[in-house]
Amino acid sequence: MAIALGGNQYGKAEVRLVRVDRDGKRHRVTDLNVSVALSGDLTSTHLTGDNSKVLPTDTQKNTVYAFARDGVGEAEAFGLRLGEHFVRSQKSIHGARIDFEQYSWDRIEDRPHSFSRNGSATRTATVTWFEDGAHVVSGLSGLTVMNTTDSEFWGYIKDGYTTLAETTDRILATDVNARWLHHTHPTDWAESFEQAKHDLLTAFAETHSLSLQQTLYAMGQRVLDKQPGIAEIRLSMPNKHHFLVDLAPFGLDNPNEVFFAADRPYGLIEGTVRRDDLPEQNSAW
Ligand SMILES: O=c1[nH]c(=O)c2[nH]c(=O)[nH]c2[nH]1
Repeated sequence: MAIALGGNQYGKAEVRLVRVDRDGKRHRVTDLNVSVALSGDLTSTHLTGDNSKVLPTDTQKNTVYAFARDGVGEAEAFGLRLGEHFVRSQKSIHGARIDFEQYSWDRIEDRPHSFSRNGSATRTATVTWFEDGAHVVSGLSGLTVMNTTDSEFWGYIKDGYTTLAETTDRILATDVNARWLHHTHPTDWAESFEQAKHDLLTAFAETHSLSLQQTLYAMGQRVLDKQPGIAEIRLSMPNKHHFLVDLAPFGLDNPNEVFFAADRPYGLIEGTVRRDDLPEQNSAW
């Protein structure tokens, strides 16, 4: 029985690219998941391990980031630029398929550098009855937000294992997971929820952040300030790291524009903000 190599392609899948366009103070964000698949004269690597016709997937990833330095624009146009490059620059590559998933971000109330990811949040509620009364906990999960500036992180402990560089300008992005306990019941639950969501969003946008911990506290404080009937709020917020891509090996600078959006590991920042003139609530909720 004769055995032969059939159809094949290879490439870097799911290159998470965030590009921030900083024309003046009003930023724009392009958030893409880019997958490259190349095909062509690739028999030798499969049959003998001769890699002389293989453009490494690592190079493909770097190409995506380097091309983003000149701007991304629409995914279709970016894909045409990339595809033409791979096919025209490499003799062994005869085809390039570039797939895009694009995440859309809405401005938080027309602010210049604060965004929330379209349709990301789920509203939650938990009601518990005890013999001495009911507990109502409202909340939301997965409210994805990003500030493209006004975030710093420095002055932290450095020990023998620290490599993180201090920064005075980074992207701050998180999924807000929040639950808040009502000690009096609002007349309109929906209105109370919308108010809390608004307060979380605007406090996130308005806080010049020195740490996600500080932002978390400011968000919780804002919700309690605006609704006296809320006793306590618990927040759990992953720090969705966006790493500036080093484009220097390709002769390019990167003035805070092209980022790798890592999905894991992530910092997980959690905390409770409470009224200290009320009895401590049981921790069951
Ligand atoms: O806002 C932050 N808080 C941290 O505790 C932390 N740790 C880290 O590595 N980056 C950050 N960022």
